[in-house]
Amino acid sequence: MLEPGAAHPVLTIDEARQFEAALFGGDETREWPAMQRAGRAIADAVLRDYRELGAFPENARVLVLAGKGHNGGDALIAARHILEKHPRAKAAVCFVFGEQSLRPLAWRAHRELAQAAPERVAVFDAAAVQKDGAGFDLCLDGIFGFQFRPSVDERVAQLIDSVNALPVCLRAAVDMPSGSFRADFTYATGIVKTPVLENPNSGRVRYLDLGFFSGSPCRDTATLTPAALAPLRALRSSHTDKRDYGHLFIVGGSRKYPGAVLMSVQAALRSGAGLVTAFVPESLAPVFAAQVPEAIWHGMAESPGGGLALEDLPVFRERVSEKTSGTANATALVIGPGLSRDRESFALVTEILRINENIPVVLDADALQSDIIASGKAPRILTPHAGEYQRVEAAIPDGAVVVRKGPLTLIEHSGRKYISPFGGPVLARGGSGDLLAGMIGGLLAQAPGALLHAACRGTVWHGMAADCLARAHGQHAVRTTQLLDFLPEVLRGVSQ
Ligand SMILES: NC(=O)C1=CN([C@@H]2O[C@H](COP(=O)(O)OP(=O)(O)OC[C@H]3O[C@@H](n4cnc5c(N)ncnc54)[C@H](OP(=O)(O)O)[C@@H]3O)[C@@H](O)[C@H]2O)[C@@H](O)CC1
Ligand SMILES: Nc1ncnc2c1ncn2[C@@H]1O[C@H](COP(=O)(O)OP(=O)(O)O)[C@@H](O)[C@H]1O
Repeated sequence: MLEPGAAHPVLTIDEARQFEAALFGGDETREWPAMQRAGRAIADAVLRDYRELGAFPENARVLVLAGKGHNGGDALIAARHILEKHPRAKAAVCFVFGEQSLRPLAWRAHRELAQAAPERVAVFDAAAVQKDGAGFDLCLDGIFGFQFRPSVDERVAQLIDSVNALPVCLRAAVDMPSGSFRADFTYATGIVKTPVLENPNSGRVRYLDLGFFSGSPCRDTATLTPAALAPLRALRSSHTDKRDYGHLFIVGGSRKYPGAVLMSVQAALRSGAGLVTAFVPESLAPVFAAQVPEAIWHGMAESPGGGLALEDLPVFRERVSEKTSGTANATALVIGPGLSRDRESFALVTEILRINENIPVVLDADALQSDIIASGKAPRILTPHAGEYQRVEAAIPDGAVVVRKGPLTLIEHSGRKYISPFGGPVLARGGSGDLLAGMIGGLLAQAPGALLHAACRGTVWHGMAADCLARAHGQHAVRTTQLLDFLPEVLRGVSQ
């Protein structure tokens, strides 16, 4: 189990309804402050996420699609905060079911928006949205919330389709995308509900914590929060040295894929691990040592195919339990980045796993083969992308922690599921997974008994750093390893 606050429950629609009924009891005087918090949180998150595109335009045009109820109210409050922060921005509000349909709190939110910026708020009907639709920088979809019951009225469906066709820079759905609305981001206010995670129109799901779950026990499915990183933010004890922060061994690399293992090592060094030793083909070791001198590089005999040869198994065995040379023995292993599909390398890592009884291991990339992941008894974390997961699914041993990587990464352990709502398509480039394996390995080396913690913390840290990278430099013109420069900022809470 993770520490309290590190993960908040994901609820079904019925559970969420019951939860909100218990929290507010249908009392508008209690609902209004929660709506205010939701609207402000959406505004802050949208403006933060907009940074992936660049600065929010001074003369921004915001389209608000408002339904009748709380979802519309949240969107209207968010629009007010955006207009307050950007004094030249304008809002076009489309009351999808007509202004008269607004429920009292949505009406109140509309009135406050109109009063806050009377010259900058206009009411658009569906025809006006279609006619004047080009040039919206932001669209807030507040048509349906999770009280939605199918089906969608034909006129509303048409409006949504026409908005989907508009060249809007960022489309944000409040709580869940309405009908076929195609969101870039969906902002789950207070509660993440299961259907949002399954909806292909949700885009990137952002959980906005409104304080509903502080202290609640975790459910079988939970969403990870930045609090998962809390232990990494604490001061280290003064009476420590490098041996107190673990020694990670990384085994990988080949002539075919030299870069992957180098990236894993760089990430491990940034994870706080005291020592990192890398076992790589001997032709690569001197070059890597010149580039990354902080790691200990160990050149291993090479197979004819340019992978790691079996012959140096005794050398590895000796090093893994060595205590005499001044360096501590290994506290965790990462095996796989850039290993390639060399048969001798597969034999080597299978043997390494057989002789290793206790040291926890992260298996990544080419080491994710059915025979390999089932070898030996040491505790293990597997980090497959969707293709690798398909390859090894049937062979995953009981008790393994599985980091199922993808646009939404899911960490599975003992029947529980933890979702990471961080990161985005800036990670869709070669090497992102190699960095993640190095980070998880480095965290595991520091706390070898805490596999689930290492997997969850590594994934959250990696995803949050990716978000910072995309906000600072955009999604396109960056290199994978630039993510590493944002790891300190995530822990230190600067400019997130
Ligand atoms: N700079 C370097 O040195 C780099 C080196 N690298 C190294 O490359 C090696 C090969 O790793 P790999 O993940 O590219 O492919 P692989 O084992 O063939 O996957 C199995 C099957 O899964 C699929 N598939 C692939 N990706 C998928 C995805 N994200 N999500 C879903 N599916 C996906 C794909 O099937 P397809 O879709 O092509 O039919 C494929 O057949 C490994 O050693 C790694 O460390 C990389 O880290 C990059 C940087
Ligand atoms: N569109 C995306 N949104 C969020 N995360 C992504 C996206 N694409 C890739 N990632 C993340 O990037 C990493 C890619 O891992 P992987 O495919 O193993 O890369 P590689 O083998 O090139 O190192 C994973 O952590 C995955 O979750």
